[in-house]
Amino acid sequence: MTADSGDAPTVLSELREKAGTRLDPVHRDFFEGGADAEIALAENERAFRRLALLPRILRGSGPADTAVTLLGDRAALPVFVSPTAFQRLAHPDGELATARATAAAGTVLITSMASTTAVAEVTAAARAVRADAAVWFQLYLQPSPEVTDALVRRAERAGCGALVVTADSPVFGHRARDDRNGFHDLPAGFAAENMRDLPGAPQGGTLDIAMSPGLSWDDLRRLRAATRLPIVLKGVLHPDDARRAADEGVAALLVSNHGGRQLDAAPATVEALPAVVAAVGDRLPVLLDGGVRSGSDVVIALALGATAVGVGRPVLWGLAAEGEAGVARVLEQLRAEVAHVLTLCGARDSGDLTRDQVVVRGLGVAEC
Ligand SMILES: Cc1cc2nc3c(=O)[nH]c(=O)nc-3n(C[C@H](O)[C@H](O)[C@H](O)COP(=O)(O)O)c2cc1C
Ligand SMILES: CC(C)CC(=O)C(=O)O
Repeated sequence: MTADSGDAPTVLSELREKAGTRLDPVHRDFFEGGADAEIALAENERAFRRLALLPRILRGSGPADTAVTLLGDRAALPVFVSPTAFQRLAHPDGELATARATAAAGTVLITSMASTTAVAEVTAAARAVRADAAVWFQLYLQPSPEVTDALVRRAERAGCGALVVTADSPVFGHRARDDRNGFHDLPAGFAAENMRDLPGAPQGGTLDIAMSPGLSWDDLRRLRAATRLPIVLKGVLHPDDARRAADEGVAALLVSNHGGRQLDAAPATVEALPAVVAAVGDRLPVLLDGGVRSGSDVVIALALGATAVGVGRPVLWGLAAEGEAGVARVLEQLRAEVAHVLTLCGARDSGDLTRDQVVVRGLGVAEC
C-alpha cells in the first residue's frame, strides 16, 4: 500500500477486518458478496473515489447541523440503515442490536422482510431505546396478494412508518460465492421470522420468500390501495422509472443496485443518482445506497441531490465485530465525519450544498 493510495485504515475498515475474523467464512461471503463478477459491487465504492468535493470558503456557516427530515421523521444524521437479511448470522443479538443502536443514533432503520427476528420484536427493541424511533419495513411484493397483505398488516401492527418496496429483484441475483459455498438455506435454528404463519405456510413454519418477474406497476398500485403507509420504492436507477414512480404516488425513491447483488452490469448508484434527481428531485425525496463508506461519500451524494443515504454492509461489519456497540460506532463515525466534511465545505447543513460542488477527478473543474 502506498501513502497516496487512499487506503489508510478507517474505523469502518477496521470493523470490517474484525468482522472478517469473527464470521463463519460462508456467512462472511454471503454478507460481503455481490452478483456474478462483482463489478457493480466494486464500482459502487470506486465511483465515489472518482468524485471530488469543491469546498466553498469564508461563508461563516458556523457549526454543521447534520439533521434531516425523512418522510416526516427527524433523523439526526443523513444516513439511514438499509435493509439486510439474516442479521443473526452476524451476531447472536442480530436485528435487535441493530435496532437499538440505530434508535440510539436517532436515525431511520429499514428492517428487512428477510430478518431473522420478527418485525414486532425489532420495533419494540427500537422503541425501548427511543419512543419515537423510526422503523420502516422492507417488502418484497409476493406473487400471492394474500401473503403480501399479511406481511403489510404485520408491519402496520408493529408500528412501522413506511413500506420500502424492493423492485430490483424480479429474480434472485446470481451469487457465485454462495454457489461455491453451497449456501442456499439458513442453518438450523435460524428462520426468516416474518415469513412464519403466513397463508400457505406449513403449520408453525415459514414460507419461502418468492421473487417474481411477473410483478408490475399494477401490483404497486394495489399495494398503495391496501395501506395508508407511505411507500418508498427501492432499486430505482432509470429516470423514466423515477417519473413513473412519482406519478404513481410513491413517497420517496431509493436509488440502489442492491449493493451489487442483483444486476452486475448496473451502474454505480452515485453515477445513476444525478439523472434521477434531475427527473424527480423537485417532486419527492431521492435516497441512495451502495458503496457509502465515509462522510465524504455521504456529502457527495447530498450535494448531488440525495436527501439521505443508506448503509448496508458497514452496519453488518459493526454488528459482526462488536454487536450493538459496533453498529453504534459505525453510525457515530459517519455522523461525525459528515459534520466535519460539511464544515470543511463551508456548509451549515445539506441545504447549503450545490451540485457544482461535485467534480469528476482527472477532468479539471469546469467554469460555473
Ligand atoms: C447481506 C446483504 C443482505 C441484503 N438483504 C437485503 C434485503 O433483505 N432486502 C433488500 O431490499 N436489500 C437487501 N440488501 C441490499 C441493501 O439493502 C443495500 O441496498 C445495499 O447493501 C447497499 O449497499 P452497501 O452494502 O454497499 O452499503 C442486502 C445487502 C446485503 C449486503
Ligand atoms: C435472502 C434475500 C431475500 C435477501 C437479499 O435481498 C440479499 O441477500 O441481497
